[in-house]
Amino acid sequence: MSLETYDVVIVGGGTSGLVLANRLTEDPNLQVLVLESGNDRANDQNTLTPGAWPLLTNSPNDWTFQTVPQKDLARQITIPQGKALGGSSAINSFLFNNTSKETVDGWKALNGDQGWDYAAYKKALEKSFTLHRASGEAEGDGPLQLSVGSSKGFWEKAWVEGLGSVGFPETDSISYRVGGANIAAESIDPKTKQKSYAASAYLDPVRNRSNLTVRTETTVTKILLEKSASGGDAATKGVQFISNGGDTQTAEARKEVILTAGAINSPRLLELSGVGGAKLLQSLGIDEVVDNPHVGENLQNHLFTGLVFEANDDVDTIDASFRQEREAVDAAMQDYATKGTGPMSTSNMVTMAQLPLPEFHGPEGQMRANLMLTQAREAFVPDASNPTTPAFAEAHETFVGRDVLMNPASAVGNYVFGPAYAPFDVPDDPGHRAPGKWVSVAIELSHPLSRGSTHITSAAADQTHTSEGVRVDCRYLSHPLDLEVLARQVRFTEDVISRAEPLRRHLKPFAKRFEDLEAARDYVRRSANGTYHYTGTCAMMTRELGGVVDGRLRVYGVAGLRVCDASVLPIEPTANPQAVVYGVAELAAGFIKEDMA
Ligand SMILES: Cc1cc2nc3c(=O)[nH]c(=O)nc-3n(C[C@H](O)[C@H](O)[C@H](O)COP(=O)(O)OP(=O)(O)OC[C@H]3O[C@@H](n4cnc5c(N)ncnc54)[C@H](O)[C@@H]3O)c2cc1C
Repeated sequence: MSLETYDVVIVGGGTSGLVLANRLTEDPNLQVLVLESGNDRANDQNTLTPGAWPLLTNSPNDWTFQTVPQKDLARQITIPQGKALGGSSAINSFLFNNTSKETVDGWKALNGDQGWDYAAYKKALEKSFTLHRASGEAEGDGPLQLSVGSSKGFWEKAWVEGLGSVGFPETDSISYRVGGANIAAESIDPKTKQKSYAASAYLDPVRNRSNLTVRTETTVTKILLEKSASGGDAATKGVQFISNGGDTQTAEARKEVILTAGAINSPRLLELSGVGGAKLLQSLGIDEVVDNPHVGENLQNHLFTGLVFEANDDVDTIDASFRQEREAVDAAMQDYATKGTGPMSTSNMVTMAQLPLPEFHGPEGQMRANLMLTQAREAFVPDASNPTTPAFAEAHETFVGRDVLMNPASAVGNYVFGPAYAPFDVPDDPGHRAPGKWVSVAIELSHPLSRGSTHITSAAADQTHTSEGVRVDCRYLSHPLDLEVLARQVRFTEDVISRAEPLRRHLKPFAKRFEDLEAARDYVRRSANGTYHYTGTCAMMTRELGGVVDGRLRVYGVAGLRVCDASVLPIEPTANPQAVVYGVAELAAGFIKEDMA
């Protein structure tokens, strides 16, 4: 067992971990160690080529967790999480959207008002990127390179003008005014046409700093904590890890250990180290350091479904390349190699919208929403083993009811349009492709109320580099409001598409399938699936509400230990979360430096 000593040990060289590594080592007096379970993909073409991102899930660069069978969806759902330098930013589909101001205000209220106002968050977010507009103009000078296309292409124009024609004018995905369609930014460097992600943006420029040590293929198995003899906070001593399957080693942290292992692995490491529900720890023979049953609870994720519409024969879609037809694939590769354009140069999901549900606005709409909320509340059957505090459950419902559903300036759903068939109605076969030409609209529930959990099932250190030894239950649709809202979003989407011009005229005539709400509910139950936006499992809330970390991301009951990653977000962001994760890490880097000065 060798012993190394650093000021700060960062556990997980992922999205948040590398932001912190970069910012903390700006101070030459801080010696920082980053330990990352995965390997370095800096020269891997599948990592760097934007359109290749689907090849990265279910690969050695993915932890590939699974949920337990989901009662209300009658199946298991896979949970990809990046396992590489850059973490999930190394395998994600790189859409970059801000969240609503209401969400950040919601976090602030839940953490007792500790410095999380929207202006501070937005300033931190803006520090993370340089945005390259289609016009060639660049805004900002942050490390992450973002490209945003124009709304002038055939389908982009059809989507943006189509939504405009039914009352949702175009917005900007970064400034994030809710209401209409937008062309989302992607973390792609316009100069190289390659993916810009935490490793290339935040690590590569500082790899040579003498105060930064990064170890890959190194899995932390435990945080070393020491209980206080006087009953005060425990102390953090360092971490225990296994490198390349070798012997167990330790590293000592003079100042802090910061967990940035992601929404499943951060709570897992807390529990393995004795911070968790006493009953669980006892059952696994783990010495209890802090009894906090909220560790690993409050797991949230955007549930989604979607609709497909058949396109006219005389328009172009990218179905052939999605079906992997030889000629189309060759053309896509050629376009990317020679011009940096075509389906390989993008996620193919940039045509987006974050939309309210107008049926809940105005006095009558609000009455409808209130009635639906009351009915859902009455029908909600809490899981007896779920420790959610009544105060947080109520605050969460109030946020979704008052700040989201009834607020015309807030988004109920995140929508992604694409000119190809997506297999929403065959969720068990994501590779399924239909013949012909199609457009698809993915429909995400922005702010779910269903809260799941992730907990360890074993104390065995030799499982920590795998997906074994952890039980993830998202409890999708366990809160009845989620089904009600998502079913209404399905109806709303079909109605919007049936009226949106010029989009509508590029589609074959279709009969509405979801005028009957029960048909929409049934469709949601059959087709809904999880996105890859896991949050909430080490929630930043007051201890009374059921928090795991405070507003400065310090773990309750332990000195010198923080969590800073997607797991601290107590309420799910409105749309794709990576922008928020970068913004939160930038904000945290500022106050962590202050606290350590
Ligand atoms: C397939 C996919 C597609 C996505 N698409 C989008 C998108 O288009 N837009 C968007 O905004 N968001 C997207 N997301 C979500 C977004 O990427 C994540 O929310 C975000 O990157 C999470 O950052 P994080 O810092 O919390 O964790 P991560 O970036 O996942 O970092 C955690 C790191 O910790 C490491 N680690 C874990 N346990 C240990 C251990 N015990 N020891 C050492 N290291 C450990 C992991 O290997 C990983 O590198 C997607 C996610 C996935 C998986």
